[in-house]
Amino acid sequence: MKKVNRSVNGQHPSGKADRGLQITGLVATYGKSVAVSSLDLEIAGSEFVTLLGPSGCGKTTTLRCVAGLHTPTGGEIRLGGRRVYGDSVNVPPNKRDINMVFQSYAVWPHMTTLENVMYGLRAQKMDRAKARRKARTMLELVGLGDFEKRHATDLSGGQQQRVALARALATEPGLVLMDEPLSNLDAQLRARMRDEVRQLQKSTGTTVLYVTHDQSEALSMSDRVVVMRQGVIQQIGDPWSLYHRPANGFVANFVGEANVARGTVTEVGERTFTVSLPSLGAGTVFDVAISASEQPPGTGQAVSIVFRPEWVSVADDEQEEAVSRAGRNEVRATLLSSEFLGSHFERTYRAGEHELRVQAVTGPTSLPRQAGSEQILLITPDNLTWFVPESSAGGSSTGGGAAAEGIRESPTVTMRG
Ligand SMILES: Nc1ncnc2c1ncn2[C@@H]1O[C@H](COP(=O)(O)OP(=O)(O)OP(=O)(O)O)[C@@H](O)[C@H]1O
Repeated sequence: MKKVNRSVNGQHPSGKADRGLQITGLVATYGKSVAVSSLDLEIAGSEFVTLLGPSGCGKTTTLRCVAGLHTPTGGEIRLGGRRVYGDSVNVPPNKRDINMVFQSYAVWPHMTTLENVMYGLRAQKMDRAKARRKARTMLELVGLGDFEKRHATDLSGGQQQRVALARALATEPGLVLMDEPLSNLDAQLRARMRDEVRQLQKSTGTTVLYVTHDQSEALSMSDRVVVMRQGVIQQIGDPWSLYHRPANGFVANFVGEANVARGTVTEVGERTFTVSLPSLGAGTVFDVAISASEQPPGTGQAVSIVFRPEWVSVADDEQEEAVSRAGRNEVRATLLSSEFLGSHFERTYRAGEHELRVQAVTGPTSLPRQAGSEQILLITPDNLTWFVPESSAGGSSTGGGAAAEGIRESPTVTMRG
């Protein structure tokens, strides 16, 4: 395989654009139906970026366009600074300096493990002895040093996928595309392989574009995650930002579980703003912390408030009297159901117009709560995040520090203790 000229035009903010991928205005269609709509994405060299989204949102199509296996309708793709698609250029797949790892292991059955890994190196005209050494090093890296003489199909699913990984990384391509590579493995092995793939990627410095619909996989493996819906990017951010600062209701609910309630800002202070949330019950008022990195909303602005099930605590009997005097950051709720899962209860409450999900951690002396009982849920200002709901995004002069719906890049996040 011919080596790619790595000189660069467009610079990535990290300064590593010469080894990365730049996708600009990518549009992909099947007949009249649009699978990917005006997608912009920049990946730095050695970065691990994941496309995450529900089935049919356009993840695989994006990957196939980058690989050269599907011809886009518009846009530009640059790899290592070199245009591989766009402006009448359409470099064929085998000349793009890209390797792929698929869900199906796709190892060559007639070859041994070692031959599988050597294949790409030999195709690059590397001499046999050097290719063998390199392939052995890669097999060691994926923990298959003792299996080099085995036929690849005489290996377990997890081992075959390790061969596929070693083969994809051995030639040191500019980019490795991985399409749900772990989804055929059982749950335990999948969890272990997440870590192995990530370590392998880091140790080799490979640039990876990964596809999954599994949010835990995306959060645990990636430097950055791109959340997609119906061919459109909803948010790009590091895993922490996506979870703690979702840009809209879709991201809040696709990346983890979320309670989302809409309200109106009544007051803006230096460290907190106050929001009235009558849909959670008459008189419900939350103070919401303003993090250093965000611009607060304006008074009178509509905002959607987000809180995760594990950010809520349930007042015990002693607390109840005190909190009901305070009146803020509390929700009066009726317990609908409670499921004991060992480490915690998964509970559903009714509060005003909402059904709220709550994870309640308990101890040996906790008393079980009965369905139908009234309780007070507490959510501290630090455990609330927000976004500008779609219907009011753009209509406000103040904008949102938490990304407004439709805004794609996550702001830098200040970790809240
Ligand atoms: N060969 C094809 N012909 C026609 N439509 C297609 C084809 N491949 C994909 N599509 C459509 O394009 C859209 C995006 O599909 P794509 O496979 O990219 O989604 P995905 O996010 O990878 O989904 P999954 O997680 O199920 O693999 C879907 O609506 C799908 O039905």
